[in-house]
Amino acid sequence: MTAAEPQPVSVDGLTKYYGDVRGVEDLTFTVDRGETFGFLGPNGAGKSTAIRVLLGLLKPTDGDATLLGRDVTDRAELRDLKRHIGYLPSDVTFYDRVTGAEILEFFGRLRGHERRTELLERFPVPLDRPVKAYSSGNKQKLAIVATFMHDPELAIMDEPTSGLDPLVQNEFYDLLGERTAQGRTSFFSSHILSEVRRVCDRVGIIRNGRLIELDTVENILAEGGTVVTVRLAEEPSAAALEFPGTAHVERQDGSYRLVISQEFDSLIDRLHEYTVLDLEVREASIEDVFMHFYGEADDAEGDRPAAPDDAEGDGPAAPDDGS
Ligand SMILES: Nc1ncnc2c1ncn2[C@@H]1O[C@H](COP(=O)(O)OP(=O)(O)OP(=O)(O)O)[C@@H](O)[C@H]1O
Repeated sequence: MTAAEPQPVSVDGLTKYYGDVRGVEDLTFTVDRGETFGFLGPNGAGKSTAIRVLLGLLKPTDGDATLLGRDVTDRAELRDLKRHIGYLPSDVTFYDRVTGAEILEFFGRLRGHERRTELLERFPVPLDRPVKAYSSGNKQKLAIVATFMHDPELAIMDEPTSGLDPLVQNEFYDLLGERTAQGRTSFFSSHILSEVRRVCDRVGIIRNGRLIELDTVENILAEGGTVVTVRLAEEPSAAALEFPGTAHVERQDGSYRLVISQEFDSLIDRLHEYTVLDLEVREASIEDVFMHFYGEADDAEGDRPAAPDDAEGDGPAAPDDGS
């Protein structure tokens, strides 16, 4: 990227409340050109809210957001922007009576369709049938073709693989990989940890509407440490197994689970005091990291006291092209 080129995604202090319910609060991050960025969080964390604000479907309560340098709250800039981006919503809805071919023709006229034939080979759908007769997987595939057939510089996707079978999911991950190789940017929300690990360069983890971690997948996993699960003939307290280099020890169903930095000598010294019945040592998985961030019960803090309702309708969720 040259210095003059704007960041594909730039979000600064972005906040959205639905009346007094917090959607997202004070989100600040950027996504670089050619990155595949995963927006990770459980149900209700604020992923869809952030994406809808980015697409201009919801008005932010506070803060700024630009896509490809255009202000998403400016109607004229948004209209121009939508020719350069692809949007794949989580709840794909099309007008039921039209056929798949008609839908692609409609979006193709507005934004271009140079990858249409190739994408239809990879994500085949019964083009001549009304969308009403489509299975949910076929609707999702049609939406993928509509989202990517103009080869957008930036794709924004809300849980794009929901409803896809594993083979189609793999094809979709390949598509994202090719986009990265071509310098195209992809931003998507997910709560599927394996896909985030597989395809993302960087991840933002959101909880209760706030960004609580922003790093490369590699660093996040490295910080997760080494997980040791051990079963002992004796039943010492969890605290008795602690040593310098232990981040966490807990007792689980007769075993002990330790998260340690790579202090293997200290581990062996400590275990030497007991009879070891079973032992497993492995690197932290993305599931461990996720549990670390979400393991404790969510607090109820955060929703602000009653305020004027600034929520508005989202409009149709179909791949929206801002005409
Ligand atoms: N239209 C709305 N009116 C009021 N509150 C809303 C509205 N949409 C979302 N919320 C609230 O905002 C918060 C964030 O919801 P959001 O749908 O953005 O989360 P999410 O991470 O996308 O969840 P999911 O994975 O279930 O789609 C939740 O507390 C939710 O109840």
